[in-house]
Amino acid sequence: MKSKREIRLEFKERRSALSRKQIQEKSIEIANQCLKLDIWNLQNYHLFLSIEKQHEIQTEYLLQVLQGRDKNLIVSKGNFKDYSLNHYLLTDQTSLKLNKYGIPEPSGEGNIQIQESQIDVVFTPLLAADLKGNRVGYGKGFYDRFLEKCRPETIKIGLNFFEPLPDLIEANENDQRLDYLVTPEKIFNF
Ligand SMILES: Nc1nc2c(c(=O)[nH]1)N(C=O)[C@@H](CNc1ccc(C(=O)N[C@@H](CCC(=O)O)C(=O)O)cc1)CN2
Ligand SMILES: Nc1ncnc2c1ncn2[C@@H]1O[C@H](COP(=O)(O)OP(=O)(O)OP(=O)(O)O)[C@@H](O)[C@H]1O
Repeated sequence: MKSKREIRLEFKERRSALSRKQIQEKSIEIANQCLKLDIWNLQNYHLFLSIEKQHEIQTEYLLQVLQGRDKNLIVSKGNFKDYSLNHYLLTDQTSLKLNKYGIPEPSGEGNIQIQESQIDVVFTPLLAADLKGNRVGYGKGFYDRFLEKCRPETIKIGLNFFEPLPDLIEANENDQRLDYLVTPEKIFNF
């Protein structure tokens, strides 16, 4: 079994080998794959905003799909002292600012805060997933803490450029499993 550390290194390298053009094409394919999911009768969708320098999936295409369907969009602001996230409605009024890790986050006053219990679907960032829906992120546990506060029926969807690892990822008691992994070619249902 590979350690989470080894998996992180391997997938960071695989991501950094992708060109801007590949990232864009694959991100569009991922947004198109998401259209096939049976999730479109809900209201409140949480989306991560991409860290470009880390070669993450560009979520702007999925964002356009969600906006086109008049869904409520929710984005987070991270607290890097306790690795928690606060969630806010994304509206025309929301100004976004890059934090020191390159994550676009809502800034300023007047943002409408949303509770985890209100969220119907969460699109999660990750470095790698396995065939059981375990995920590995950057290793601060932000999403494990967030997802455990959601309702049990909240749909958790990982997005990745790469297919799941055939070997299981070492999971601990805090790890929250995904319901789906969407890749440019395929949807995995766990
Ligand atoms: N777009 C996006 N937003 C997200 C996440 C994510 O993975 N992607 N997170 C998911 O949990 C949380 C942020 N998690 C983070 C955890 C660690 C570091 C960090 O230590 N960055 C360092 C080194 C990066 C590295 O190479 O590992 C840096 O930028 O200097 C940044 C973000 C919340 N928001
Ligand atoms: N619900 C939780 N409560 C307290 N600590 C937690 C919780 N979830 C995770 N942690 C801690 O956070 C740290 C990182 O967890 P892990 O390695 O699973 O992160 P990850 O899933 O890769 O990262 P991320 O969720 O940020 O994408 C671990 O030390 C873990 O014990």
